[in-house]
Amino acid sequence: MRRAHTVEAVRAAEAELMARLPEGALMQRAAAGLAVAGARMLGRVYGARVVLLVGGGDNGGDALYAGARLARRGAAVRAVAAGARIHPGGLAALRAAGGRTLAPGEAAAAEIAAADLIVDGLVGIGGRGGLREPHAGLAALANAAPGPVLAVDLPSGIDADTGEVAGAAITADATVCFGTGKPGLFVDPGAGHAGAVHLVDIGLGPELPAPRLECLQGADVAALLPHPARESDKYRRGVLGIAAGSDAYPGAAVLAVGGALRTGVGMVRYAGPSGVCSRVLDRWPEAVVSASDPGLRVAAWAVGPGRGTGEQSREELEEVLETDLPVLVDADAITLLAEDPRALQERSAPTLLTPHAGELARLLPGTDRGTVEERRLEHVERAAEEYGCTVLLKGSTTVVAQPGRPAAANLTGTPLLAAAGSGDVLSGMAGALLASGLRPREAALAAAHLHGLAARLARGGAPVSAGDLVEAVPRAVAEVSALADGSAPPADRAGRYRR
Ligand SMILES: NC(=O)C1=CN([C@@H]2O[C@H](COP(=O)(O)OP(=O)(O)OC[C@H]3O[C@@H](n4cnc5c(N)ncnc54)[C@H](O)[C@@H]3O)[C@@H](O)[C@H]2O)[C@@H](O)CC1
Ligand SMILES: [K+]
Repeated sequence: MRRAHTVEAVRAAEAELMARLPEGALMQRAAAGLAVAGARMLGRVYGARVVLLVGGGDNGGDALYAGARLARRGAAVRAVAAGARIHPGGLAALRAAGGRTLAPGEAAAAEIAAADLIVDGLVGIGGRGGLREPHAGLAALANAAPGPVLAVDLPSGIDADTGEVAGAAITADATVCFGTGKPGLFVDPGAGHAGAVHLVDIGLGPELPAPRLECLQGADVAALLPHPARESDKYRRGVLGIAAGSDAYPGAAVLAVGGALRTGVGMVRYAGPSGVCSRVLDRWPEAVVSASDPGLRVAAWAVGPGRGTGEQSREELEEVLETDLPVLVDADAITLLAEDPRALQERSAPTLLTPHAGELARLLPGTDRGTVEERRLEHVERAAEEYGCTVLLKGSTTVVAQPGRPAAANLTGTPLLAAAGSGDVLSGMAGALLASGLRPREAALAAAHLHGLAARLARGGAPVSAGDLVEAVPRAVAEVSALADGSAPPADRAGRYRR
């Protein structure tokens, strides 16, 4: 599990820890970890050209001390000072190690363009809003340079707590963060600027409160997945009812049923129009189909994809929500709920909503898709609070909120998932896990993880269709399950998760 804390929590924990340690000890720990990461990115340190972008705060101090360490190993280190005053101790250390400083300007631009490594120490958790000058100009030069960029604690210009990017910002190849993750490193748009995120332990752990954000990794998901036991039968493994698809959109039914079956569930009962039933049966003879009937004996329902927003769909949704079974509400059913949320307000059984940004905006009057995408965490949490249930917000970063629990972000997401029908598959997958007995938050997170992994595995990184995704789900389940017993991950896994 990766954890992320707010700036406020990090500052408080640092203050506790610093009170017990000699002055400067934390910064030395940070700089040591940073220098190791820089050396790894360089491969060969001796003779390498390293440029430090140094702001006026402690983030710049980290960069300077790390630069001094690299200079002592033979790198030619240049610090570009953004502002008149930079960390005096760090500056002295760099100079003592043979490093030099320059002011922003043509010479600095040429150094940045020629660097083998650029270290972004412009701002860290003390940054507020989009970068001002000269920081913004330096960030643009770094982003345009051919050399890789290593961000100190977080890419300058992204909001540590939210991932919002208000203006100019560094786009890093890797980020070394200190003590704990910052939410903005794992939630887009900030996450898209962070590259591979490495955590350096500076001893903050015992001082930290509950995280602001959690990110499940493969082994965490493996621990959640249900494993059929010897005494299992199809009913005990769970029966998922799926009310998806319509004569206009039969594919949604076929994909949701496929997603559920491939994830693993005792049985899928599909309920829908007879024409769609035969399409489902043609593709998935193992499904049991019948006309729409919320009274079917199932353990959980998944409702909405491709279902339409007509009167019949509304009645069906209300009847399903009246049951005391776990229900996943997606797509058209979310649109119906946004129009009239009463059925949800009266409900106490486990409920999972899986909107994309546009659907979430419908649930939160006064917002729009763009605002939701800029501040995903805030909006998914608002929806979870207002509707009193678990909400999974799909998109460039999938985030999950449940009242009373830390928000969670999925790490396996990939733009490959931006394909028609991919959400229908996710509905089936999360529905299957709900029917297997997982709680909504865990079902949502496990499904999102497997969904992203399936997209990556389906065609080796080439574009995937929703059908490809369904076929790759068992490989994703197998790969994750192999982590459950602590067995070694496949050799190629290390580079697979960028964050
Ligand atoms: N406090 C600690 O114990 C530790 C802190 N560490 C480092 O210290 C950092 C925090 O240091 P600071 O609190 O000094 O803050 P920062 O260094 O993150 O930023 C403060 C500086 O940035 C400027 N600034 C803020 N927003 C700006 C913007 N939009 N455009 C241009 N300039 C802007 C401020 O005027 C100030 O000079 C952490 O991110 C981490 O890198 C590490 O050394 C580990 C230990
Ligand atoms: K930084």
